Amino acid sequence: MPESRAPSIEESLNCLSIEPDKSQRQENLKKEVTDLEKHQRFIRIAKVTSLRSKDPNTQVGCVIVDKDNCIVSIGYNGFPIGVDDDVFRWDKEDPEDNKHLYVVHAEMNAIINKRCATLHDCVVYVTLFPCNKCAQILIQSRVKKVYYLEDRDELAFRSSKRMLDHSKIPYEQIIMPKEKYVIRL
Ligand SMILES: Nc1ccn([C@H]2C[C@H](O)[C@@H](COP(=O)(O)O)O2)c(=O)n1
Repeated sequence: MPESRAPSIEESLNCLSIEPDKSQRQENLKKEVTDLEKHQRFIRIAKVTSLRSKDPNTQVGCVIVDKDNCIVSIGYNGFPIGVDDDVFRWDKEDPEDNKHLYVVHAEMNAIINKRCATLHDCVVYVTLFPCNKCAQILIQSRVKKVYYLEDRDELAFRSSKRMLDHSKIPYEQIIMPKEKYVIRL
């Protein structure tokens, strides 16, 4: 019978298999980085889309992506077809005649423009957090998650968050690296 003795600390540490944990952690980290890069890519597309908006104050862009990461729709805030900017003004001072009475939000346009039967399980990328009205329609469309760039502390946005929370639709702010957009025509 070999003499039994307590293992040394080194031997005990060698027995502790910490490698799989470490490589698992590295794998998770790698996935987080590639996921973030993917979200930043779609937010960038939403940002470029927003540049088409004629709203002089706030341009918003929205991109909807399916489970295979294919873009199924895009939209930006604008007046409805035929509602002429020369007649309908982008001002917001006059309570009887202001842009908020006419403008179709980026998310609404993206939902209307979709090139697929349903938005179930699709993911939304938007440059400004969805307002309460857009949240209602996004919830009804059964989207899976909302990624956004900017937020506002206003009732329309707070009530939107309340509804999304209750409907268990997660939302996440995407922090972008500092970058400058240069568009050469
Ligand atoms: N999630 C959102 C929020 C707002 N919009 C649009 C509606 C207006 O055109 C503009 C906000 O104008 P502001 O109050 O900043 O003068 O953004 C949207 O499309 N989607």
